[in-house]
Amino acid sequence: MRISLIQMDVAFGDPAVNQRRVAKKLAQVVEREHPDVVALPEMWNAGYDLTRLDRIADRGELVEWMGQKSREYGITLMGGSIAEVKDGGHYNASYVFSPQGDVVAQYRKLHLFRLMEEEKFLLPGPEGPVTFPIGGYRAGMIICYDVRFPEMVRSLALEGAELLFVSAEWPHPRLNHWRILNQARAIENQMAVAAINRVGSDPNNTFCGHSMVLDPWGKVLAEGGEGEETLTVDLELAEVARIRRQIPVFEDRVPHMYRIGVSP
Ligand SMILES: NC(=O)CCC(=O)C(=O)O
Repeated sequence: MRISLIQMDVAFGDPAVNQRRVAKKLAQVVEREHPDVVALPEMWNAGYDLTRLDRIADRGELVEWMGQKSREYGITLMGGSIAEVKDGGHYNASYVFSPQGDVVAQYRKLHLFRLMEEEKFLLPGPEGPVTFPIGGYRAGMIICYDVRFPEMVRSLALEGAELLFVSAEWPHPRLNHWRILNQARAIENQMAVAAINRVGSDPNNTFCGHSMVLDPWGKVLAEGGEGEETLTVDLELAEVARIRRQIPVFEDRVPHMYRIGVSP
């Protein structure tokens, strides 16, 4: 499975500019790399311009557009996440589209990141995470801060996810957290991880890039720098089953013994 990650800058609060940028980068990556899957970063339509969401959040048009693009190029499009208005609230929402242009999965960010004031302007997704089929395997997706919650990713692995997409707007000074958390989720769940971060700055943060693809052994197959670039990797997801046989973590779990007792 050939995966391309589009590590890009995001114009603050300007969905039209961002849509044009994504259109151009998608066309380039499809022509040059011939990927099966293309993935985008978090909140790529609006950035963290959260005070203006009522004017700039998507009302369905971008979801339709991403579906058209995935069909036009015959790719699976992991659409990162976008700020959207739905059910009367604002959400940080991810969509995945099949090569036929259909929505195969959607997830609205559950853990809102207070350091960037998400909880003041967004609602937590009401559905929880999902898995979805991808090229004969299963994948799951989370959004940025979610990567700090290992129990959520473990739930996805227990539901069969072999590949995890993490879309992010992850800023400095926490680059080491970003790298280590993604690697930890790959190693402990014996799953491949495709983690896409943005680059550039907004009025409050400078984002650290370093998008990365990890194999299910936790090995870094590709890692970006701090500028705009596209990472393309041929992922061998059959490795997941091999590694899970070699070190059978999922068979060796004893979850009914993990409740902590109190010593007298
Ligand atoms: N957009 C986010 O959720 C950022 C999360 C983050 O930076 C972190 O340290 O966690």
